[in-house]
Amino acid sequence: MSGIRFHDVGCIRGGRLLFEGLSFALTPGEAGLVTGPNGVGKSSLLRLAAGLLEPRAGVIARTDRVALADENAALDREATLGAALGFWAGFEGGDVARGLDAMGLAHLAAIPVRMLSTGQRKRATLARVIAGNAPIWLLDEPGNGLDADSLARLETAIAAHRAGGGIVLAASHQPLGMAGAILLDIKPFVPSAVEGRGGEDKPVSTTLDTNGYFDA
Ligand SMILES: Nc1ncnc2c1ncn2[C@@H]1O[C@H](COP(=O)(O)OP(=O)(O)OP(=O)(O)O)[C@@H](O)[C@H]1O
Repeated sequence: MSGIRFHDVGCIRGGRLLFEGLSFALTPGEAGLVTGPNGVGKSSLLRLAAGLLEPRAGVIARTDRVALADENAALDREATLGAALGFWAGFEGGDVARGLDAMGLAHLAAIPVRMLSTGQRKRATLARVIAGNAPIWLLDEPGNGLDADSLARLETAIAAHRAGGGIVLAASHQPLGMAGAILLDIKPFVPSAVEGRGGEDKPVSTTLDTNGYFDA
């Protein structure tokens, strides 16, 4: 299978079981939307997908390169925006202008990254992913801090990426237009509450609702 696949994946962070038995697959052109309350493990899921965390159990298979956009811009603050994006595009065989244009940042290319506003920095982070050539985009709360125009630009870029055979896995609290996306809704679940026991220092596990791609 081309793309990314989670099979029976479990994740523990800080000694807490966040989720287990998570299975889904995204093939070229597909998208997944991760939802759930604060702290349930959405960012952790994306970091697993990026290979930055090891799963507690299960298998994560990727056949393509990934690019992660999270709260870390991963852009040189002292460089101009154009140069900072060029660093990534340079070794990924990407296209800085594509990223700048997609997120409406061309007029800021000569501005140092440290001078960008919060929303502009978020757009720059997304431009880094768009400018690169990674087939799999991992977007953690990509709409945070974006105005309506920037959100529309992001949705257009996602659609174009998918139309070209790209894959998008995004975690978002706010609505994000991704037609036909697989829903990965992570729900916290406390076993002791269900079993009538309480007070034990037990790991909190999680149930996951998906639209057919979760088989645990
Ligand atoms: N580096 C870490 N070490 C230990 N525990 C961590 C670490 N990072 C996150 N956690 C814990 O893992 C749990 C899940 O965090 P995560 O950031 O994945 O949640 P989230 O669903 O993305 O939350 P939010 O909606 O607030 O962004 C939280 O309880 C958090 O405290």
